[in-house]
Amino acid sequence: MKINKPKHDVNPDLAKERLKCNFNIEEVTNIIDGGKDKTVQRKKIEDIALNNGASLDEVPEECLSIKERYENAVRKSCVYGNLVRNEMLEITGIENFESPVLRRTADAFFKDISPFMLHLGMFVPTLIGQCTPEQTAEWLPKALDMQIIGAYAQTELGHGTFIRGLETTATYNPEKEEFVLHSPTITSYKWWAGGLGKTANHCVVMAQLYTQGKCHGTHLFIVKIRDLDTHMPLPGITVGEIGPRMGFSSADNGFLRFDHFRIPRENMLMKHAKVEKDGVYVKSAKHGKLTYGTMVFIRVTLVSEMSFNISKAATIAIRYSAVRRQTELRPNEPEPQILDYPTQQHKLFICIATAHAFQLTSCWLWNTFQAVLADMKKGNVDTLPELHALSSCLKAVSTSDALSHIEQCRFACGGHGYMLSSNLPFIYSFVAATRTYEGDYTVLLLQTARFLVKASEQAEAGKKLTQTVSYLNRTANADRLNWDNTHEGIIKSFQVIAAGKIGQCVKSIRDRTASGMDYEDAWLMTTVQLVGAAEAHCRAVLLNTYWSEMRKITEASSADVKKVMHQLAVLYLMYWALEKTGDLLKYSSVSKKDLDELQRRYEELLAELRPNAVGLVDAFDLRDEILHSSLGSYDGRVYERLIEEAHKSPLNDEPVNQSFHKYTKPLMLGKL
Ligand SMILES: CCCCCCCCCCCCCCCCCCCCCC(=O)SCCNC(=O)CCNC(=O)[C@H](O)C(C)(C)COP(=O)(O)OP(=O)(O)OC[C@H]1O[C@@H](n2cnc3c(N)ncnc32)[C@H](O)[C@@H]1OP(=O)(O)O
Ligand SMILES: Cc1cc2nc3c(=O)[nH]c(=O)nc-3n(C[C@H](O)[C@H](O)[C@H](O)COP(=O)(O)OP(=O)(O)OC[C@H]3O[C@@H](n4cnc5c(N)ncnc54)[C@H](O)[C@@H]3O)c2cc1C
Repeated sequence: MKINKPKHDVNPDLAKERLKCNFNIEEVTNIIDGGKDKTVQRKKIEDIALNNGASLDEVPEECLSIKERYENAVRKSCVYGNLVRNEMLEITGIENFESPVLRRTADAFFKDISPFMLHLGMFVPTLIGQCTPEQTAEWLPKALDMQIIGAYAQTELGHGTFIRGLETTATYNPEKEEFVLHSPTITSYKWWAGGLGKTANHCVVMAQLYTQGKCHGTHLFIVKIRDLDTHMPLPGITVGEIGPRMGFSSADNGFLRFDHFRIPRENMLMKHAKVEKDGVYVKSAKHGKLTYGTMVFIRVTLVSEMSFNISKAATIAIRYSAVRRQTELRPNEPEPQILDYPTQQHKLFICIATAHAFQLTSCWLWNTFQAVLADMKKGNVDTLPELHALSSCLKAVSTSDALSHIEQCRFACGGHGYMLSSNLPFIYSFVAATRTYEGDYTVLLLQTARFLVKASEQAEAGKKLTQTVSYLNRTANADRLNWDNTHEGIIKSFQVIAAGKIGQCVKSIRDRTASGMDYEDAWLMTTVQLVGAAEAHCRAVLLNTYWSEMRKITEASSADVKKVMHQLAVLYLMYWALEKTGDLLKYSSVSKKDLDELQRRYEELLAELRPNAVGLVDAFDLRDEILHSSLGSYDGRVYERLIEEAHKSPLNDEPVNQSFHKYTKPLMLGKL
């Protein structure tokens, strides 16, 4: 594989690590990309970005003011957007406008985030999923060609989670064949939508639909909010930016208020329901929640997004750990590379394994999603509840795990990991938002729990369950599993833990209702357990999927690649078994001796993976221009880069800052 040649000599420790690697890195890269041809395609697209000015910021983004950051991000988004529409989509195919390759390439332009991300990320998918064919023909080409720029305005100041509680109204007027959009209260301000504040001229709006005096619940509308020529907000629209936040600092998350703002009837997105000219409401959807489709789609894509973010953090932390030496182990011996510490390996190797686990699971989930879409096209919505349950828990757990692993990567880099130039704080704050947006962690696990409780009751009644919960059929009446110290045994024990926890939830709810509580209160009192049960189910799905997909995908691999991929998957199983020893003790016959043995094997596995650590992150094939890290570059020039970055600080532009003469000196002289 052609590695982009570093401009400088590679740090000797890092160079030695690469010599130790005993598997074919390119083969693993191909596996991650989904095939050799996909790797070639990705590199071609990355070349387009890198040859067209990506990564060329004279002043680092973080040293700019809020306005400058935004303006710089818009400038780069336009360069990038133009490349996407003119060159990149030709390679991926226009139907793959959300390809992970485009997402990954965007990082070569933006350390933080593009204000246009939600245009491609949510506006376009909503048009695809929610429009009639006529509406698609009207809006989609303009959106893909970026003649219009959109946002997704659902969340309000008062409600994010509870969509049914949204307050924005869309009231139909049959005389004028128009909807009147209105924000009746302060809490009905649209709030948070990415790109809405300053960038977008259109947005999709979720509002309560009123026609013929009746509310029909939330529906989606496409709304032009700014003049296309002057970009001024249209009369009846108040729009702006919500202010600085933890991350997302180069984007313009927005607020929006409607004052009796009129839109044509045709701007209601009518694939699943419509309002006739005379105001009659007609619902065509076979499932009540199809207007939530974009959210399901994004939850599905976020699992792969998490894999990408963990792989970035792991690459930075592992390369840095090979370069960094710290603490004398024995007198007069060189200080070891910090990567030699098993505690460091414990923090980091699980990140590599998790990136693979999420990547393989995301491909599997994507295929499941496509199969459900195909069913729905044929009018069958029976598979949707399982997809909703699955995408909800996988979104929740993958974002939450990614966040904690990325934080471990930062810890693993000590003080230098705290520097923005390491890129770890950017990755962390970007991923921190994913745990909340597109459905909060707890809320989504409770959605999965609803499905699991029903499934458990069906299993109890002897009904055959669908694939992802079929383990409940086998384990419904099992009390404690006989511990079996094999890989399949560990996976089975996680299924038994999940079944046990779900069963316990069902029992708690029944006990509470039997003692006089109504069902809603009994459910509410059980929610702490329900969240735990849904998480356990998700762990069982992740472990099982990673293990089986890894075996499938490496069937034709070389022996060395097979071995190292197998080691990573075993590490993942063991890591989680050791994390959940309390549950194992509760739901299986595992003994202290078995757990000690598992711990010993885990520690041996860390040592076995150690020589391949750098090779494994090299296999993620993240070019320096995408990684943006002083600590994680391919050449390992960590200290030189930290100094170069320090010199870029605007505070070093002059030897004495004016504040000395203005404030400090008068203080020193007692003249303040
Ligand atoms: C051009 C240059 C480009 C440059 C850039 C280049 C970039 C390159 C490319 C770009 C890459 C992009 C990367 C991604 C970026 C993404 C960023 C995203 C940002 C963030 C966006 C957001 O953040 S956007 C708002 C999301 N906001 C939520 O996420 C609210 C959660 N809140 C709920 O989602 C509902 O509120 C909640 C709880 C379900 C209750 O809903 P509810 O009250 O209506 O329903 P109930 O609870 O009563 O449930 C009643 C029954 O409905 C069932 N059910 C519920 N939902 C269902 C469903 N969806 N499908 C099926 N069934 C469903 C349920 O299971 C029950 O079933 P059953 O009755 O059988 O038990
Ligand atoms: C960076 C970022 C970008 C965003 N972009 C967009 C966008 O483009 N478009 C858009 O429409 N929205 C966007 N959002 C909004 C996002 O979707 C919401 O913030 C998210 O859905 C959570 O809703 P909330 O803020 O109302 O939190 P809340 O629901 O108020 O959550 C607060 C707490 O209450 C708990 N809670 C709430 N309900 C329940 C319940 N039923 N049971 C138990 N606990 C509960 C939660 O677990 C949480 O701990 C964005 C948010 C962020 C942070």
